[in-house]
Amino acid sequence: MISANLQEIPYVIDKQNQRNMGSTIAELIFIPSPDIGHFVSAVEMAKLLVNRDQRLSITILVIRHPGASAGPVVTPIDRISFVQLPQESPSVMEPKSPFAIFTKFIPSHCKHVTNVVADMINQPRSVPIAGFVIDMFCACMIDVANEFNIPTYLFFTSGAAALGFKFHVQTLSDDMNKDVFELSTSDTEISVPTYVNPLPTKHFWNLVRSREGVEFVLSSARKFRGIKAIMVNTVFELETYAMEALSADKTIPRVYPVGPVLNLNGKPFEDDILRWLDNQPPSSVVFLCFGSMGSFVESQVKEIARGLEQSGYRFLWSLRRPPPDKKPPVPGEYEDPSVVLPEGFLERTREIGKVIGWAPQVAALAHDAVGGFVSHCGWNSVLESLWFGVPLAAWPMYAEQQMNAFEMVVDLGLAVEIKLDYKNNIFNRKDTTNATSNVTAKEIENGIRRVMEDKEVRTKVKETSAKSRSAVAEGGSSYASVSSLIEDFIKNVN
Ligand SMILES: O=c1ccn([C@@H]2O[C@H](COP(=O)(O)OP(=O)(O)O[C@H]3O[C@H](CO)[C@@H](O)[C@H](O)[C@H]3O)[C@@H](O)[C@H]2O)c(=O)[nH]1
Repeated sequence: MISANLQEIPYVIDKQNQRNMGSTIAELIFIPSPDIGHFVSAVEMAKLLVNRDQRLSITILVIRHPGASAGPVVTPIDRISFVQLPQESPSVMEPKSPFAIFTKFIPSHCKHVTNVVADMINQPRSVPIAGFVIDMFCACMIDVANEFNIPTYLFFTSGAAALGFKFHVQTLSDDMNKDVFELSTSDTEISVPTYVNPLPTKHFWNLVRSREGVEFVLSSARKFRGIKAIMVNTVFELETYAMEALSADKTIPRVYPVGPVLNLNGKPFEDDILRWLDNQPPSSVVFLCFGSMGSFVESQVKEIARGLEQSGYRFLWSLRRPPPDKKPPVPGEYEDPSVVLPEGFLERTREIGKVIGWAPQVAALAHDAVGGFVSHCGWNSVLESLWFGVPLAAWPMYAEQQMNAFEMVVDLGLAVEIKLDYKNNIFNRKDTTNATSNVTAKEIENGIRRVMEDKEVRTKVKETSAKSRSAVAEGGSSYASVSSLIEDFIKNVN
């Protein structure tokens, strides 16, 4: 099995920092957060920019994840260099809180960013810095950019609707005097400008389900209102409603939809998985995969297995081992998955199913045999699924995934539901549905049948796939948006 975790992000730090600078006239400093779903997306965005315009070069500042034993592995890319920031000790996160990585660990890197940028500026023949491009969890870096009079851009790795939620939460608190924490723990629904339908509070981003998390969201959103612009990994034609709501609010910086920004190369495909998929009929396999951090307790694993067997569908299942208690929430691989599966499951399903560890997700979604995708609705997974025209069955777990699932199922009709309000919060066990409220085999079976059989959703997803591809092609909406964004960068140094 291919194993993948945070220290194996597929890039290599360019130690020599050697780059062909060519005719570069503007440098961008990217600061992604150290999570694969954010980091990979930011690197792909950086590649997109330098490939589109010879005048740009980019330095990506790498914050090593506190749970990683080594830095990410990255391959050098022309006009992009990677600078690994000195590693801060995870002890800066004491006393332990689920949000300490955002509120303590990432901010503890600000001083290193200041040093690197000061060094860059002092180099003879240095290229003028046109902007900081920061991740949603790196709002603290805006102060560093301001010290150097450098404009800040946010690269938002989730969708436009979720971005609007963050701003709306701040409006509720600051302008309407609402207690967002109380709201998030009440059982009601509210109208959020970037969602077509009222959003049930039980689907709120898990960040706002604690007072500390609410404070973090509020302070980030306040800072984001004052930055130069926001790049969102979305397609205007996919999230038209949300994009229009964002542009209608003049207190929000200009928003550039630049997606889908995807890493379509991924890791090499394992031969036996490919061979197995090659031998399955077109659109016959349901693929199950729950992102970089997704794993389930044993009782839930057994329900999934029963649901799969009852559905009778062929399946490719990425099954990962939950992390031990008190360890960073990074799942591992089972030596022998049969220890958590119902007795005889692997033998009974040998002809129709395959249980794997870390999945070659992009290659699986690209394969003809895959006809449906049971997903946690991490935004990259949503965009990848839509790119390949594979309908989703939404089974969100934590972060903003319940909101993504709600948008896909209820607002856009691009997915079916497995369970929209399921919670399995790896960062905060208190915010987790307990074992007695596992999603049942019957619910899973029903979701699988719907995702494999619902013709209406399938047709809409195929149309969205075509729209995603046109958006990034020359003349498309995202292509045009990236052109304007580049002009915006260049103006900063002219
Ligand atoms: O077995 C696996 C699991 C994941 N992936 C890839 O890893 C990425 C996972 O990204 P995503 O689907 O966005 O999930 P997370 O890793 O959970 O992403 C985090 O970051 C996202 C972007 O901000 C948020 O939407 C999520 O809620 C948050 O958990 C995707 O490109 C997948 O193709 C694999 O290739 N194989």
